[in-house]
Amino acid sequence: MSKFGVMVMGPAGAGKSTFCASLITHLQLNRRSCFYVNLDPAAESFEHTPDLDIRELISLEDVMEEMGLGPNGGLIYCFEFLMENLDFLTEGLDSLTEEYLIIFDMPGQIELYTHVPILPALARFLTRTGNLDIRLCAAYLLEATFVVDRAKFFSGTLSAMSAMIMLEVPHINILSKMDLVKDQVRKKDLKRFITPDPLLLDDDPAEIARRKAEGTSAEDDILANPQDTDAVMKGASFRRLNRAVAGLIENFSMVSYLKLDVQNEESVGAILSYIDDCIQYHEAQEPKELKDEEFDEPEE
Ligand SMILES: Nc1nc2c(ncn2[C@@H]2O[C@H](COP(=O)(O)OP(=O)(O)OP(=O)(O)O)[C@@H](O)[C@H]2O)c(=O)[nH]1
Ligand SMILES: [Mg+2]
Repeated sequence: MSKFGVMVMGPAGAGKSTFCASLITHLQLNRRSCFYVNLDPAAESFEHTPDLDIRELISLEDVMEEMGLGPNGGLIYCFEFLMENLDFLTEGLDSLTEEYLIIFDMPGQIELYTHVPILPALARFLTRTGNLDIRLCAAYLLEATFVVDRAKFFSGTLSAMSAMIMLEVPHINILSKMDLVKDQVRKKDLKRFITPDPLLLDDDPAEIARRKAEGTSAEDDILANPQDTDAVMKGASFRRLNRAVAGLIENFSMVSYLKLDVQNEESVGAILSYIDDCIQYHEAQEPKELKDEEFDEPEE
């Protein structure tokens, strides 16, 4: 019997826990079973009480106090401790049937998704090496408001790609906090980012023409306006690096984004359908027998 799960990941404050909460509310409204696992040892409060909580095993506060570690080192220690005590997960999840969607709420430290090999080991345990046999999908959240800024967009896309390559499980990327992108100009701009356009990294032809007419260079633009992060990516010295990064994203052509507005039931439902498809949730469900009372005709 397979189990089904989604691991909600992404940088600090991207809206992971908020998304988990609205996903749980949506599942409950649609009479689906879910099981909420908090894997953030520093989490403080939740809209829905977790069914399994890493803080019952180890809390970041205790680790920082007893081991003299800072918040990031402490988090890595907590995950290493979890990996040595995987029974905690096996015992907590073993009895779940294929009806359940297991939602893992992950911490936001970017180290976890880029180079520390703990998450790949955890994903392997959940999907293959343990007895749990969870069909797992990763949902990587990035804030839509950040993404409209090109430099942040490419760094976010690279971090999403790094998580995707490391984890080796089906992966969806989500732009969260869409409600904050109200401005029409930014909304229009956002379209180019949903399916990343590598040309975004190249200089705008109009800008090149303007600089030619003015006899200035991209570096002059940066010096004149150091706050403009778009310009930081455009200096001649960056051009080869930019092209290489754009080529990398294009060659993988695997990063595209779904839009999430947690206030909007339909938007949450649409993302759930993607998750269901990724893990083939519906294919595994047994036809359900309706309970007797559901057969009863309503009384006239
Ligand atoms: N406007 C708006 N705010 C949001 C949305 N999602 C989350 N937030 C706010 O963003 C902040 C961070 O949200 P969380 O859900 O705690 O983010 P997180 O990714 O779980 O954060 P960490 O676990 O600390 O990494 C909170 O103040 C939320 O209220 C959204 O869709 N729209
Ligand atoms: Mg959180």
